[in-house]
Amino acid sequence: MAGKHIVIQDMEKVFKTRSGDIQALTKVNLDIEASSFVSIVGPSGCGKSTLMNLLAGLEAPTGGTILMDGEVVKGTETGNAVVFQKDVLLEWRTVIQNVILPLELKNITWFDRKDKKTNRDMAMELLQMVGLEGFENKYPFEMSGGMRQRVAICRGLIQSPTLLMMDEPFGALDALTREQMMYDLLKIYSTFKFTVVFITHSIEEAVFLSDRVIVMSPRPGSVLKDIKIDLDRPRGINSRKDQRFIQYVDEIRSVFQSQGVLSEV
Ligand SMILES: Nc1ncnc2c1ncn2[C@@H]1O[C@H](COP(=O)(O)OP(=O)(O)OP(=O)(O)O)[C@@H](O)[C@H]1O
Repeated sequence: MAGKHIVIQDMEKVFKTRSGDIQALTKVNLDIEASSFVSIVGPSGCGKSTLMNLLAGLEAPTGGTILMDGEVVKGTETGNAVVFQKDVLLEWRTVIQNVILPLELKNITWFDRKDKKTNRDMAMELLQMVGLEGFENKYPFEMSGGMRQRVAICRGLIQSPTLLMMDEPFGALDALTREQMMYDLLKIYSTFKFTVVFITHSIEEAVFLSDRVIVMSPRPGSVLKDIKIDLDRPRGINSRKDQRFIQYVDEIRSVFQSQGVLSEV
């Protein structure tokens, strides 16, 4: 299954508030190739989450357009899955019931599927893939932060997305779990080959995962730098030792320094 091709043209977003207008994004132009992995990094408040909400059709731009496979985005679309920093699992449903939820909401059953797999079979396959086999009947409160986020990812994947959008998905996790989640995500990406738009504060995470890293300016956010990451796949622990990995991280850090976003005391 191929991923979505996204074209963002002169996109603007202004929020009207009681204390005046807030220009969150200005003149954002991006062409995201189908099935590529693109990360967006930028200082706090530069409009990353706003950009994702616009892509997901949860908000409308106040200027410009977003095209997905040539069609203007007018609202939420099938084929899009979103994973947030907070996993927003339903505490009263078991793990497997949480994963199946999007299919239930859309009334999708085995009958609608060519391979006639049940929703439960689909969920079990995904849970197995992320190492959660045996936990399907647990409740979210019985799981660690990393496990919960894996469940949230499975809940996204069960919709067979062609675009997976992730907003700081590992931001609340400890460093080791976060690193493991990156390896897991790359495995998932190589299996499904959908388009991924990944928002993060971590320069290393962005370089490690992506085909391209988009560096955004401070608010109003726009594309400051678009860096192609030329590192071989599959990537693993050793990729971080690659001289090019270190150079990309340095390059992005320098962009932030030049913007005054990072400075030494
Ligand atoms: N619904 C809203 N109403 C008014 N202003 C908003 C709204 N949503 C976001 N903003 C403002 O738009 C700007 C961009 O916010 P956004 O959350 O997209 O930034 P961000 O880059 O994701 O930040 P962070 O990295 O801290 O999560 C901020 O100044 C924020 O206060």
